[in-house]
Amino acid sequence: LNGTAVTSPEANDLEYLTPVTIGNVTFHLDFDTGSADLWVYSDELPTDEQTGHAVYATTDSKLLPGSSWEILYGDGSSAGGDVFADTVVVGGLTATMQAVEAAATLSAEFERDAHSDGLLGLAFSTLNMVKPQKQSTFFDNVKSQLDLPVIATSLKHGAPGTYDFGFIDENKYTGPLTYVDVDSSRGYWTFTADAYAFGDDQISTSLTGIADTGTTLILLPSDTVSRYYANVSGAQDSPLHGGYVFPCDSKLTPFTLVVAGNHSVTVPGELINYAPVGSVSNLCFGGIQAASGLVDINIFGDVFLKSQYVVFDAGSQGGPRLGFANQ
Ligand SMILES: N[C@H]1[C@H](O)[C@@H](Sc2ccccc2)[C@@H]2OC[C@H]1O2
Repeated sequence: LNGTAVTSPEANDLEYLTPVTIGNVTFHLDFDTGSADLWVYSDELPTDEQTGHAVYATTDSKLLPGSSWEILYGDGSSAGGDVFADTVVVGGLTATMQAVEAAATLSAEFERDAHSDGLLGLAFSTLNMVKPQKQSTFFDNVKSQLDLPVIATSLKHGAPGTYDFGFIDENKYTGPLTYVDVDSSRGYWTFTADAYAFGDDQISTSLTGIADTGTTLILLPSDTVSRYYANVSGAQDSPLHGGYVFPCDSKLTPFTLVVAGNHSVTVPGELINYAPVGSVSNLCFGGIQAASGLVDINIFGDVFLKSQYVVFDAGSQGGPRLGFANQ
């Protein structure tokens, strides 16, 4: 059995939300290949933090005795609470004894997130934060039902896309799928590009980072980012806006990763014009920004993933790997 779930972008493609049914309640969760916990807003939160969200009724649920979770994300946000076992359905696929992590505390970033009802982690289960015993991700729990141990993402700019589980949909991409090995030793979908380019400016340095559906932008080393925006007239690193901005009518340089020898994976410039900074100025915020101090790895987030149909292959032909094809 395979499955497909539709995922829809919030404003400015800030995050993509996907319906998940837990018990008999449907939650809209942020699928996150950069973490490995499935957590939801719950009745253990302060009432005002529950407002506007689907809420997990812990009092009707099967507690995992003695288990708790606490997670700190790359953007400094955090959440924590206790753990239940429940039936979780995504895109027609069912995990009957899925660890559902009920949020009892949320940091300000989540309190401000009016739309997401929680996260569904799709990184490797070694990254799960439940103590005393790590729990399996939804993907690991349904993997045995799937034709192939794969998740394939089709995230789009300003339009619904899909998460395919167990199969690769040839109708969703053009040209070949290019695969690159994944190093899952830190629990992320980590891969290395042998080189990269900003338009015609070829840079023969390798670039290692993670494919992360839960990060909005592309986050790279600060000197690399300043080199990118040197090509964009009028671009400036603005403390006021928290990163590089430029005139919205700028023609942005494409960003290309060279993987698996000589295959180019290119993000068109249009996708790197992330969004206007506000309604009055004609400045736009860049889709490539510097990774903050907290993050010690490059992150290929949604701005990157939107250009590709991406196959997160947990081992259909040996080790874990990522497949990229234009969409
Ligand atoms: N993998 C990512 C994760 O999904 C988000 S968690 C999140 C926080 C606030 C609002 C929405 C989501 C956070 O930013 C980067 C990294 O950590």
